[in-house]
Amino acid sequence: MLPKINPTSTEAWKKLKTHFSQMEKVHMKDLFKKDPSRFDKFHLKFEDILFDFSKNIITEETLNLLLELAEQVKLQEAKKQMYSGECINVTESRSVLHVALRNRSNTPIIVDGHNVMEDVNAELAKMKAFTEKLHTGELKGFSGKAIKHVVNIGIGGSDLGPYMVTESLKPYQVEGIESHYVSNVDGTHLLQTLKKVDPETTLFIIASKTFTTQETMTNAESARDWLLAACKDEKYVRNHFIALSTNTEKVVQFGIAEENMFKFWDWVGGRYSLWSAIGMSIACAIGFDNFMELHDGAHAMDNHFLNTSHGENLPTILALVGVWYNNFFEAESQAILCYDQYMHRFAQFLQQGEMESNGKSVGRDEKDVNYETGTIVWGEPGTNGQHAFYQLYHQGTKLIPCDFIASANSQNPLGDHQEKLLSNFFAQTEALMIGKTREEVIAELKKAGKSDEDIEALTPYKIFRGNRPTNSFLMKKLTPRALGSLIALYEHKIFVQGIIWNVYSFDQWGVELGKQLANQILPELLNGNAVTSHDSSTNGLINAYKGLKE
Ligand SMILES: O=P(O)(O)OC[C@H]1O[C@H](O)[C@H](O)[C@@H](O)[C@@H]1O
Repeated sequence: MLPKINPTSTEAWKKLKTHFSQMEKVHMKDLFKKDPSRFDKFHLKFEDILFDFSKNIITEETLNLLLELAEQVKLQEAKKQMYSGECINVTESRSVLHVALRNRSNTPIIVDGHNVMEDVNAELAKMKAFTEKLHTGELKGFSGKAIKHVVNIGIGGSDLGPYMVTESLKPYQVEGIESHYVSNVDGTHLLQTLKKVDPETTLFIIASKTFTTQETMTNAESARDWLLAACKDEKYVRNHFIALSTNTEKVVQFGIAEENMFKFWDWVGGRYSLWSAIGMSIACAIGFDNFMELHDGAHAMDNHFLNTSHGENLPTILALVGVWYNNFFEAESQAILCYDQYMHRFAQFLQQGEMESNGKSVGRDEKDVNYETGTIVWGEPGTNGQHAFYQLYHQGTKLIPCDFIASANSQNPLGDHQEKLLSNFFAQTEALMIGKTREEVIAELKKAGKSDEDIEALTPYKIFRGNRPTNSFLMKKLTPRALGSLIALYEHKIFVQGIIWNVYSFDQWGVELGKQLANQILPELLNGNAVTSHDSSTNGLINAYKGLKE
């Protein structure tokens, strides 16, 4: 059983509060001036990933207190429980074993007396055989042509992870295979995608843990109708549809044969499932060997997370620094800024990972929490974001800690593009930290020949207070292995924060109510009667919709 400790009741938390009252007056610029070895002290390396956390409003004392907090909430015990398959997803009575999915060492992991590695390996072997058939052209559509288009239909964890990875690893795309992702129940998403593919050469992957998700099932049915309109015979559905799910019964009911189903298990959370059969679209896109490289990278990070002391542990430090801002500085959000165009969906992937996992307000002790939990996560790739919302980072009233992520080597070297991209990364983290003083602004304006009057009027607007925290991740290159490690790093960061905030990170009851109400409203939209059963706003909206509908 996971520890049930209200973090605010720990000694470390109390000390952190006192320490914070000193630290809120500190400017990072002074910390850097005082200690020339600050970078040496506050950076870690993991394989080809450098993690620089020196541009944070922390000292060694802060870090030590945060590490005490990790001890006092019994982080190491909690980790061991997850890795050994204990039922830590209590509200759903499940183990949490995404680490088993990528357990490349193949050490046994026993759940209910059964070694789950046997199931994991069998399913991976089935995926390998299938992707090989696809890549050798053996997989044929109804007219005998080789399959070329792969359309993943899924939503949430059955879309965000696979889509993010496929996009991030585009340079590894198998020649001749085109990948597509459909998630939204808005018919536009499916129809726009179908315009790009051809029924004779398209494989639909229906990805859904439950196989009951409204959006996915609706898109899957429409895709099947589209295929049948072309092939005119149900018997061909088997050539064009496979399912990734935990729910055999529903898959068979939909008309997909069991042999065309790739299984995973209830101990895989949707937002942690890209490593399971849910990653089939990734393996189709980049090949099974590269999919395994992704696993290798994650497994290496899993070992690091489990076996390295808290103070040297990348996910743990990242999580602790996040807690420092969330709970002491009261920062409400956290930006993910990838200076890598291929990673353009990384922030959205983490949005689900972080917000669905730790957006909870009841503790593991069944009581309402009396402190902040899950952070709001958002972001856009750099440099685009710089020209849109960084203004608020630099001069707004809110503190927004940012994670900057980039690779030293571009997958597409082109003139000095990479140097320009990275000069912006480094400059932004420097500017956010150092700021610009009144004296510096005045000197600059004087140099530009401005009058004293202009200088007085303009100066306040040109000052940057600085002291805005950033973490920097610099990878050698965005390879499948490095990406696997990076994803696992963030997954474990989420775990650590969930343990500290004393919440259950692996359920998501908060998504249910909206689904239930949508199911009640759907039939009301399909008839012509005026609706009166809801509050006046909901009635008003539904009835206005009915009036507007052509
Ligand atoms: O994979 P599925 O069962 O279709 O679920 C898809 C998604 O929908 C749910 O509403 C949950 O919020 C997500 O955690 C999940 O990833």
